[in-house]
Amino acid sequence: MKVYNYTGLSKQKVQELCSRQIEDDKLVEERVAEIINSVKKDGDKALYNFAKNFDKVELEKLYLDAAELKAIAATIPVDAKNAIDTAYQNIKTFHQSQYKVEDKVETMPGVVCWRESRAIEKVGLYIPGGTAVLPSTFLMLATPALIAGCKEIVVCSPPQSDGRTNCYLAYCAVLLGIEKIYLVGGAQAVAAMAFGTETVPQVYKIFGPGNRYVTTAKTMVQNKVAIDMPAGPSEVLVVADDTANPSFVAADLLAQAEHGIDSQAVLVSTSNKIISETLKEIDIQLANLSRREIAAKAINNSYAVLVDDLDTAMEFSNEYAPEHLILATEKFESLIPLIINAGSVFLGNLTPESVGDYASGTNHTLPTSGFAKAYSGVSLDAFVKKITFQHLSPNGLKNIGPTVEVIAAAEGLDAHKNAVTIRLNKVEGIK
Ligand SMILES: NC(=O)c1ccc[n+]([C@@H]2O[C@H](COP(=O)([O-])OP(=O)(O)OC[C@H]3O[C@@H](n4cnc5c(N)ncnc54)[C@H](O)[C@@H]3O)[C@@H](O)[C@H]2O)c1
Ligand SMILES: N[C@H](CO)Cc1c[nH]c[nH+]1
Ligand SMILES: [Zn+2]
Repeated sequence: MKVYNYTGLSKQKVQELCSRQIEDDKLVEERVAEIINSVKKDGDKALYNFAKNFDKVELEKLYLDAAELKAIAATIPVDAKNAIDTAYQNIKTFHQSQYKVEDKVETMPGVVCWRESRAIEKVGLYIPGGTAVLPSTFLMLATPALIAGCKEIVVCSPPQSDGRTNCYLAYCAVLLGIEKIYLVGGAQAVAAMAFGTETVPQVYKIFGPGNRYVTTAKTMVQNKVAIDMPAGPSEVLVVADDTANPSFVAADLLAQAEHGIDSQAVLVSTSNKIISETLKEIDIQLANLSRREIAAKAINNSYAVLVDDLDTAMEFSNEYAPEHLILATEKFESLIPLIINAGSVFLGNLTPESVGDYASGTNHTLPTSGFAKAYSGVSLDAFVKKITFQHLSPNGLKNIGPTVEVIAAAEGLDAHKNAVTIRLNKVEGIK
């Protein structure tokens, strides 16, 4: 991991450090465009072929049904079942709290406006399963979809080498009442949900994280379907001062690094000592990780920045706009107002990022690659549309009518004006 001194960095270098561009981005885009076209053209046939090429499995059918899922789920170890149940309860509690009925507002006498939420009828959930199968993502996506009341929930995840899915994902399906998992991964899953195939239903909005292929596909199908956000390779930025614990910081950096070689783990610290001790700790802890080669590569592509003070650390963090921001300092309270761009924030030295990944209740599907500057993570809101309503009483029409008539005339739109005038004449005639 390279160490930079912020004082010596040009503006351009800071921007470069904050950009997540990878050399072969263009190649990935070309490959994904081919995959999408192939699914559009050949439907299920393309999905079988991609399963063979990418997932190394010859599928007999493209999904597991309720009975198959139930049989696989029955093999889950009891401690895993209990942990998933607990995580599910916390995620459900937090997302249920996001349900709010908005007040009706009288903008002028007799003019009433309000918003109501309606669930998106058909949603597609992508559950990663390439290098690691993520049942936690299943909980994170399906729980708010169910609370919102989405009628059709299509779930895609790459097939495992036996042409099935694992007991954890199957158990989540049973727990959540999801009756099918489509064994489709990668960009082809996104294309299948965007355009539909003989087997995979077309949806209105696609949710879920994934690798570069999945994320690129999501951004490419946006003229056909809505997407939650670009939620690509995981990343974390840790702000640490001399009250931080280097072992904890190293553990948090490695936790995101082990997701994939293109993950980023950034340390921004006011203390040279914390940086050097964290780097030593990373080496020690790496040795015990089963995914040490992946994590080591990601750490190698990551960096640390030495800053003069916590204000500068927050400035850098806002420019980077991390998916996960950890404030590894006892002074975290005073930093909260300085946060402008971040997906999800972990406060103090005893709050590991992993709790948000699994079980605190917050959603782990979060914007990456700097998109936290503009996008929020997945929440209940992402599964609904907010429809606005308005109603005029006769008095309301009289109050607002002239304003609309004048603006419509200014725009030269006579029919707009007339839609008001014709009613005003009637209302005034009644009186
Ligand atoms: N941002 C978030 O909210 C968030 C949350 C969880 C996970 N993640 C990220 O999700 C990612 C999961 O990645 P993964 O790879 O383990 O699983 P994945 O399910 O995203 O991707 C696996 C699929 O990628 C496709 N693929 C692999 N190599 C390919 C190639 N050369 N060409 C075309 N397609 C190819 C295959 O179809 C395979 O089934 C990680 O990067 C992780 O950091 C992000
Ligand atoms: N850290 C990931 C989001 O970037 C979510 C996750 C799932 N499982 C473990 N971690
Ligand atoms: Zn994680």
